[in-house]
Amino acid sequence: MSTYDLVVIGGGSAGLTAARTAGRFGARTLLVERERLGGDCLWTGCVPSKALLHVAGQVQAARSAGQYGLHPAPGGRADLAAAMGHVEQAIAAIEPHDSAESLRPLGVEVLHGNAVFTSERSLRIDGGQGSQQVDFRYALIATGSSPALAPVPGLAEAEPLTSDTVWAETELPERLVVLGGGPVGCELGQAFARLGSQVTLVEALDRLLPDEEPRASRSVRKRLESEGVTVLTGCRTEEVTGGAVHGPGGPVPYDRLLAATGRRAATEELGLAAAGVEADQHGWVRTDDRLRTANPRIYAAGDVTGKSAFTHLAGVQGASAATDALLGVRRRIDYPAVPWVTFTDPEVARVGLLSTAGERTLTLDHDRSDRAVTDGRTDGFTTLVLNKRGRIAGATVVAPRAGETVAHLAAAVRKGWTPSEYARTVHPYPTYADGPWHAALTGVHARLERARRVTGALLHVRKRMRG
Ligand SMILES: Cc1cc2nc3c(=O)[nH]c(=O)nc-3n(C[C@H](O)[C@H](O)[C@H](O)COP(=O)(O)OP(=O)(O)OC[C@H]3O[C@@H](n4cnc5c(N)ncnc54)[C@H](O)[C@@H]3O)c2cc1C
Ligand SMILES: NC(=O)c1ccc[n+]([C@@H]2O[C@H](COP(=O)([O-])OP(=O)(O)OC[C@H]3O[C@@H](n4cnc5c(N)ncnc54)[C@H](O)[C@@H]3O)[C@@H](O)[C@H]2O)c1
Repeated sequence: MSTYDLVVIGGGSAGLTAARTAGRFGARTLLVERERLGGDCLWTGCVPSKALLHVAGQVQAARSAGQYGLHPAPGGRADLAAAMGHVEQAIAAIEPHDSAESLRPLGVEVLHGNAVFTSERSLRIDGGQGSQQVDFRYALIATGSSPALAPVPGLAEAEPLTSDTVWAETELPERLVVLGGGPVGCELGQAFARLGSQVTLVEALDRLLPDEEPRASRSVRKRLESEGVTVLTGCRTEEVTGGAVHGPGGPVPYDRLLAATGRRAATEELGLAAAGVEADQHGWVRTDDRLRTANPRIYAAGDVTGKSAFTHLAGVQGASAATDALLGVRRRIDYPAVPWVTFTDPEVARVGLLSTAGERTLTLDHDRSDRAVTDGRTDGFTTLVLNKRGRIAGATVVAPRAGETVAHLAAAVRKGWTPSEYARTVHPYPTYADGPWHAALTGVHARLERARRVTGALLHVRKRMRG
């Protein structure tokens, strides 16, 4: 049995990118996956949720066609089985890109089975064809995370749906209660409401999307409520019993219950102790700034580190860890410049600091965005957050397709551009992407205002010289 240069455990976003990177280097690489290549993102996360949100958006648009004279405007409830058909098609179209066949040309071997460390340089793979021992020079833990049920009496016994299981549903529930107003709860809550369920969204803290700008939370809440969602905030669920969720404000009965109360690391039964790898009290693998665990031969990337909860960051971490291990080349990840998006309508896109952490902000309300006006979507806003040195250190965009807009802002945060440096790039009109441009230009205009004496003097001199 020869030794692999790199063994990657877990074939999700982090593991697949790490394996591809190692394969491109010409390293002898093995990827071990116990379920399906593609991981959470492909099967139960990003892809199905965005596909369902797309269908729900189409249904919602059709419902509002009456206001433009299309009579009778469609009403009623959508067919969940048909909606899930679109979800399945999206998964099926993307799945080949994550398959073992796609890795073969890069020289990556794939083994199906459950990996367990047996020492600091070896692991055992328990699969359909028995057990197999494997030695490695380096290993990468990329085992991800899974839904965590809040410790609420009766919740586990109620067998709620989670983001792992909801995709098998084919009957639209009449009354759906969603526990948790984070990204999963808000995205899926809005999708089911648009399809025709009566949705109640229950959040323990005092606002939805508590990690985002308070104004973003208010915008999303307003939109959800205008679409018929009942939003209960400051409502920590105390018990689930008798087909109802109990907490402050009385029982909320449901036909189906969806728990979206966070994630836990997939590190149980991985044999971390045998490998000298440490995890914190919640199970997240401890890593240094190079993603090395307590055993410097073993790296970790993606959700399992507790430092990433996004596919794009999981991939970047996977590539970075593989490069560090195999080539000894450090690829620093600029965490404060990593953007993310909650794909509700309106989308909430964010990078870097919140306004509460910044020195100064530049905000464009979207009643001043011509694209928002033409779309009838002036409920959004763009806020740029400046640090002490007047450089863009954060931004939030709330709008349809805000996720497309935030990419250029991520470049601004990474490069530490001032608003006038940002404004030098001409943005196309009319787009939501010109929102940050106009917000930056308000900063430029304010500077011009302050320099009015200088510009006035220059104007005067030029007039005298040239007539
Ligand atoms: C509903 C939902 C929507 C989301 N939407 C977005 C989004 O729009 N954008 C975004 O950026 N992120 C989104 N995310 C988050 C994103 O899905 C995750 O951050 C990402 O998939 C994590 O990738 P990973 O490689 O770390 O882990 P995973 O994708 O979970 O992969 C881990 C893999 O390891 C395997 N594994 C575990 N243990 C073992 C073992 N012992 N042996 C062998 N294999 C093992 C698992 O089977 C799994 O395939 C969403 C998540 C959810 C739940
Ligand atoms: N678009 C995206 O990029 C995207 C989409 C979905 C999920 N994700 C990622 O997946 C991860 C999981 O998302 P999530 O929304 O499940 O988790 P989360 O931790 O972000 O949100 C869970 C919410 O549940 C609430 N909660 C906890 N216990 C409760 C109780 N007993 N009663 C009522 N509310 C309770 C919490 O206060 C919190 O707001 C996140 O890290 C997220 O970033 C990303």
